[in-house]
Amino acid sequence: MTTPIDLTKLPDYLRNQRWFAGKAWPIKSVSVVDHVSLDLPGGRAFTLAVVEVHYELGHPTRYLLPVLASDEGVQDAFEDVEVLRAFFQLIREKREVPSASGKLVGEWLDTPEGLMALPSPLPVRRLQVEQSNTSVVVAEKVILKVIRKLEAGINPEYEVGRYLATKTSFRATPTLLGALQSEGPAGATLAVVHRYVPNVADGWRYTLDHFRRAPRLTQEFLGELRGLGQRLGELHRAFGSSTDDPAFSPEPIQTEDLQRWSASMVGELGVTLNEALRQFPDLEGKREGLIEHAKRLAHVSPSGQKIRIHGDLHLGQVLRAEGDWLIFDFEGEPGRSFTQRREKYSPLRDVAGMLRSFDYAEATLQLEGQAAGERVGPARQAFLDGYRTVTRGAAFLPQDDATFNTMLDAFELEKMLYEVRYELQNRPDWVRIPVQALSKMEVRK
Ligand SMILES: Nc1ncnc2c1ncn2[C@@H]1O[C@H](COP(=O)(O)OP(=O)(O)O)[C@@H](O)[C@H]1O
Ligand SMILES: O=P(O)(O)O[C@H]1O[C@H](CO)[C@@H](O[C@H]2O[C@H](CO)[C@@H](O)[C@H](O)[C@H]2O)[C@H](O)[C@H]1O
Repeated sequence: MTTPIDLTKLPDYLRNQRWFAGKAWPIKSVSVVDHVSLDLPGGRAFTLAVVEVHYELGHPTRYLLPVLASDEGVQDAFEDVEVLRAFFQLIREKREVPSASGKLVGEWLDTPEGLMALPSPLPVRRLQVEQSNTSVVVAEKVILKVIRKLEAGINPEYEVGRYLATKTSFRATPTLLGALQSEGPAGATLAVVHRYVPNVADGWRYTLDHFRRAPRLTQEFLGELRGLGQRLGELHRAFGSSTDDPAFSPEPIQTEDLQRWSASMVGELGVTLNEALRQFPDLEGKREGLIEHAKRLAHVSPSGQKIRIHGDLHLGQVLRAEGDWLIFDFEGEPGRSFTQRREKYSPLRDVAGMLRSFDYAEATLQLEGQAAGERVGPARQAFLDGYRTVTRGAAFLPQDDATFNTMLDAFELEKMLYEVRYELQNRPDWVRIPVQALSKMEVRK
């Protein structure tokens, strides 16, 4: 039985969902681009639909909609545990199911971890932390992330997760186990499955707890931050290994790359300052100095390699479990297209992302009313020490310290600009954190 979707009810339904990103824009229409009916025990069924939302202004966006028949018209099928189980089994059983305009393809990796046994019936529970996606823990062993806002093309989280699990020995990440792909005109990755790590602390909260304890960080915690730097260095060594896969093979950084990255930062600087100046007019006085900062990147002598990177590394993208760190969420920056997120880049961009997070942690304490401490400098130093220990002599890093520092400064600037734009759109009260960092930025001699 196919569940009818009442299209007239969809705009209101979507506006009330936490994961719907288009709440600010008036919707013109919603259409179904693909759908499939999937059987449940007891003769029931649910519909998996890909819908396209057209706004009065701007580009249309696609969403995955699991729905059940209901008197109210549209009901989120993920409230039903049978649906969650059936959805997961599509992946686990590597099923291929024809849909109205293409097909669904479940993919499960036959890696050692993929061979794990799971109980029947499957215990499933939804995570309540979800924001832009829906996460479900299955048998306390695997975590299924259902992607709500769909983008065409190769999903970087799936691509990188599969590469790390099958082609490298890097294991400081919850291993990718499988995925659900939609093929055809509605082509997109619909879900990814990873190993579930119990009792994890998210790196952001974990670090804030340590920052809150005293104005100085303990030697023990600084040792842990050195460990975090080491794990990132190991990730970059995995990405920096030679391979015949063109999507991952390292490439030398050329003058043109440095010029392109520098020019793009100068462009982002213009756009970002224009957006921020109304609230922070003093930034105008910083414009020339920051442009000079961004331009320095174009003049360093090219050295090191472009490799695949995490792309959006911050403390919220690492987990602390059993006395060690795991790096996860290889989606890249949500504000960029899949193509941009899959580009190879200097790995120092990830290093810069994490350094910015220490500044955010300190600034958060000050927003809470705490006095300034001496935490950021030692945290940066410990993290960088750990990173440099495991990457000494690596071909992907610049050969001399001066180039290393100039590139790192430039990527920190780039991240601050991204953060200003991100905060203006998502958390206006926090814009002052990256704005203050921009105001304090000095060009290292
Ligand atoms: N493999 C995992 N094991 C344990 N918890 C996880 C795992 N992956 C994600 N989580 C938890 O789920 C939260 C959301 O995961 P994430 O992949 O960042 O989703 P989103 O992309 O929707 O933000 C994380 O902050 C973490 O607390
Ligand atoms: O986790 P996402 O991939 O969605 O990343 C986005 O949101 C992050 C905030 O949740 C944002 O990170 C910024 O805030 C963090 C503190 O909340 C801080 O640790 C980061 O350093 C800072 O960049 C991230 O930039 C954005 O892409």
